[in-house]
Amino acid sequence: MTVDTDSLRPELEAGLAQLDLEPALAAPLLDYLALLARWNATYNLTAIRDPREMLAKHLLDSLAMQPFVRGIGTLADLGTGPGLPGIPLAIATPGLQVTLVESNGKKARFLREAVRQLKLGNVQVAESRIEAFRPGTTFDAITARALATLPLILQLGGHLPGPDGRLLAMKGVLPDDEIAALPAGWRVAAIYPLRVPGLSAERHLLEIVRTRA
Ligand SMILES: C[S@@+](CC[C@H](N)C(=O)[O-])C[C@H]1O[C@@H](n2cnc3c(N)ncnc32)[C@H](O)[C@@H]1O
Repeated sequence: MTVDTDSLRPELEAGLAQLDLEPALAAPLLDYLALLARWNATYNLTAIRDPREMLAKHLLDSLAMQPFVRGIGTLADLGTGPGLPGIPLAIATPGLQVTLVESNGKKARFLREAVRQLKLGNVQVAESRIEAFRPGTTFDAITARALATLPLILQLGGHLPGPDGRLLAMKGVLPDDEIAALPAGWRVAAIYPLRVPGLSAERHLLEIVRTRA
């Protein structure tokens, strides 16, 4: 099965322009979208099945946090599912090394295939549970979208950022209860409202850092 995503190019280019991203990114992003839509028909990688809906809710939503990873060297995307937000961020940020952490075997298989077919030289796939992932190095930042509460994300993956590392968490409405329940040793450094082209829902990026002793 082939999925024609070419008709989505104008909408994607308009969204990229709103996010101050290069229109040339549309081609590799549409290749990823086509691959995701094709595999999704068989492997059920995401509940969103319509490529047009995927464009706003997956691609542009992921890319809305791209300004926050521009200066970063290494990022681990925890519970990445089919590569969200990690793959769009890696495509839009060639200097960023992205590690996709996912325990589900069929999703990990899709991720390896996406890296191979899309020639994503700055992406590594770790088929692992987050809490068991011991890469032997730390990351400048971890991120997670639609994975868990903030306390649980830090419980699972708090060992992965380095001493100056951070959690860049994508959330909808501000989760005040989750913020109040952050584990000891972590604090919210900043909260940024995100604007996602084509979506009216509230979105936020929370920057969570280690507290100093
Ligand atoms: C709701 S999906 C979100 C996927 C993606 N981040 C997104 O925004 O569409 C959560 C993903 O996290 C994975 N996951 C949940 N707990 C995990 C764990 N402890 N270790 C690794 N992956 C996990 C699941 O297999 C699933 O693919």
